[in-house]
Amino acid sequence: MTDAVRTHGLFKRYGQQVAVAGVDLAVPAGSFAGLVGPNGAGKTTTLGMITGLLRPDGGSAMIDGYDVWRDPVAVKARIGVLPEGLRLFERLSGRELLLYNGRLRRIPKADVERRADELLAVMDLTGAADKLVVDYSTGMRKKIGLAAALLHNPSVLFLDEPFEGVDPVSAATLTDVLRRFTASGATVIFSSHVMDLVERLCDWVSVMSAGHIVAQGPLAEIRGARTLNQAFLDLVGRPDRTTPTGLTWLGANPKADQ
Ligand SMILES: Nc1ncnc2c1ncn2[C@@H]1O[C@H](COP(=O)(O)OP(=O)(O)OP(=O)(O)O)[C@@H](O)[C@H]1O
Repeated sequence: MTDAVRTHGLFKRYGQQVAVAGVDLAVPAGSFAGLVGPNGAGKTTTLGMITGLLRPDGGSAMIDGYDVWRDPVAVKARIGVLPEGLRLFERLSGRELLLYNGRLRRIPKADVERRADELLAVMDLTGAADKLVVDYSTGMRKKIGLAAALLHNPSVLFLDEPFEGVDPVSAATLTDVLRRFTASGATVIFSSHVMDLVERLCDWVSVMSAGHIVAQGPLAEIRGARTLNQAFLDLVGRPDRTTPTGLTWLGANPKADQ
């Protein structure tokens, strides 16, 4: 099977801190893939290096067989990105944002207008199409960001925490769009802390911990007979919580005011 994404020894440090310690990520084409890991595991840093937003200190990243850092134009034509802490052009309306993105991607004007209208409708944003992005809610921002990332019909879509701050109705809309996208043979890679969601959506999982990939493969294989949440806790090693330490002052306690 062809890999949509393949990295070899991807490495990044910030001063003394090694954020990504030699990551070999592999995601087969057509997957709905989840990148999971505890806080600080290196997911955002890894996604940044794979999408050309952050220069690696070592290693390589390939998308559809193209090297991200040697052939950036070919790669950027093939990917869509919804980054963490998404920065949008706040003073454009949702529709203007999509039209502007389409112009940047050199999509013919008539096609951009048609695609923008369809994406706004699917994302349930038609009524807010002429409102400035600065006035959008968190969920609306995620949806317009996803619409902008899909406009040029990428073959691989990267999403950093796409469901964070999104209500269940909008989450269902995002899910439908992403499912349709992967059903057509495209690839989605998203980072998340919500194991239930990853278990429900993904057919491929990569688990990161402390800058390394600690497990990677088809969801059923990683999960085994456990829930994904239990597999995650087993893989990343939950600290022993059986012996209570500290926090003796917390909670209803007669000595609380001392
Ligand atoms: N710009 C930066 N400067 C210094 N250290 C950084 C920077 N960005 C990330 N790091 C460090 O690199 C490590 C990996 O961070 P990263 O944001 O990639 O993790 P993450 O898995 O995405 O975490 P989370 O799930 O909390 O979003 C962390 O220890 C973090 O403190």
